[in-house]
Amino acid sequence: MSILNLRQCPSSSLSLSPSPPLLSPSPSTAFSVISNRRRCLRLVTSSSVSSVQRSVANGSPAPAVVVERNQIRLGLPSKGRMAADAIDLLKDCQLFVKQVNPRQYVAQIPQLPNTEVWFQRPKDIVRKLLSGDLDLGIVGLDTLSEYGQENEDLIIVHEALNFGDCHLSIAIPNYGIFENINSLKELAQMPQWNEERPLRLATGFTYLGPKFMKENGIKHVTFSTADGALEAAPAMGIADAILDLVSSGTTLKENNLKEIEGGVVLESQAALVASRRALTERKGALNTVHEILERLEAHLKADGQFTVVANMRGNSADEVAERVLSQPLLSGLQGPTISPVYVTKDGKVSVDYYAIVICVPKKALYDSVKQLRAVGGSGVLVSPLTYIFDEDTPRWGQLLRNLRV
Ligand SMILES: Nc1ncnc2c1ncn2[C@@H]1O[C@H](COP(=O)(O)OP(=O)(O)OP(=O)(O)O)[C@@H](O)[C@H]1O
Ligand SMILES: O=P(O)(O)OC[C@H]1O[C@H](OP(=O)(O)OP(=O)(O)O)[C@H](O)[C@@H]1O
Ligand SMILES: [Mg+2]
Repeated sequence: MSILNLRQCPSSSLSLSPSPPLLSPSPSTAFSVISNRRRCLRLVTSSSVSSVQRSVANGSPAPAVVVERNQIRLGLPSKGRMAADAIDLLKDCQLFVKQVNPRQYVAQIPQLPNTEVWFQRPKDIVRKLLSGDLDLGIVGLDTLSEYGQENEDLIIVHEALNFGDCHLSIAIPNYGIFENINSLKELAQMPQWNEERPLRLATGFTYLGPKFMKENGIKHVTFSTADGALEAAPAMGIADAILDLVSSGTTLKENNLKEIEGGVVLESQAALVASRRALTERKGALNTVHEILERLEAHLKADGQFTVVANMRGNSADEVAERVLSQPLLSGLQGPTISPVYVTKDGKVSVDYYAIVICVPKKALYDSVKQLRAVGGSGVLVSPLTYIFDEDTPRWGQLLRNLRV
């Protein structure tokens, strides 16, 4: 059975790409394709061919028009491990989401008066961006890829919000016939798999899973799906392997499963996503996304850095600068700021020391301090940085190029 991938299904235009054959995401539902008078292809269930469905499994068509409304809508995860982190990140950017109680699904951000927050499940955020019911959203790249299915209406505005890190990966048992199998290639070449007895893979990623296997030339494979606790499937005899999200690796370990070389489908973390249509057609949406992006970039850039202040004996600012710049970790963002430290000696004002100020990556702090000391730095003060606002953000330029505005 082959399924076409429905990318967009507006009433006036058709953007449809033939896609690889995919599995039927719901085991009980078989899909077929029909077309209507406008040549707009839609998927229907074979059990109820008369009831045309607007959406595909793990995906959704884009709307024909941008619905008239005054507010820009930002979708945030309503629950799960991304929910609190998304709100905390916005808070760190001085964007305070005012949610009266956790069961209220709409909230305001007073700093962005033209914007409403809507709390939704991550997969519904992607679906609603596509349907035009949301304009912006914060979701994991995994969810975006699975439910967005490369739809051109979805634009990644910021791809690395620094939380929700995980990867989507194939895992197999570390016992039995898989004991000595350590790569996707070895897994594919096992003599056990053939047309009658394919490799059975359990996954919730019913779009990305088949696509990945096809791209890797693995033919003898079938898929099953479940909503959670997939790691139990091999031990239960339901599947040979699984494709699921991994972060700490604990769940795999506790279920005697292992990852394999070449088995990572994608790396994921939280991202800010927008609907292209909303950005180009909805009044105010582009300004809002610019402001959110500037705040995010300023915060996230600063988050990885410390400000380091140190004193250094020297004859002139130039001479101190030469010493500082001889060390690879001490050049700061643009270069060190060097200012004279004035002291009174014998009733006279003189300069023996210079204060240097630099930003250093948090990870390189201790090495930077060692380098500072090596060139005569003393009295080193370290403090966190809150924001770094650059002239403009590279991602903003990228977004404008992408939108061609
Ligand atoms: N260890 C992890 N397992 C699953 N998701 C993770 C993990 N670490 C980070 N994430 C990110 O969190 C997102 C949401 O995961 P979560 O399990 O909280 O919600 P959900 O899967 O949408 O809800 P549910 O599992 O109830 O359907 C994932 O799509 C992924 O981007
Ligand atoms: O590598 P780890 O840190 O162990 O995390 C990975 C596990 O976390 C997720 O499950 P979740 O907690 O969402 O439960 P679920 O299976 O019910 O979705 C994911 O589906 C894995 O099972
Ligand atoms: Mg989950």
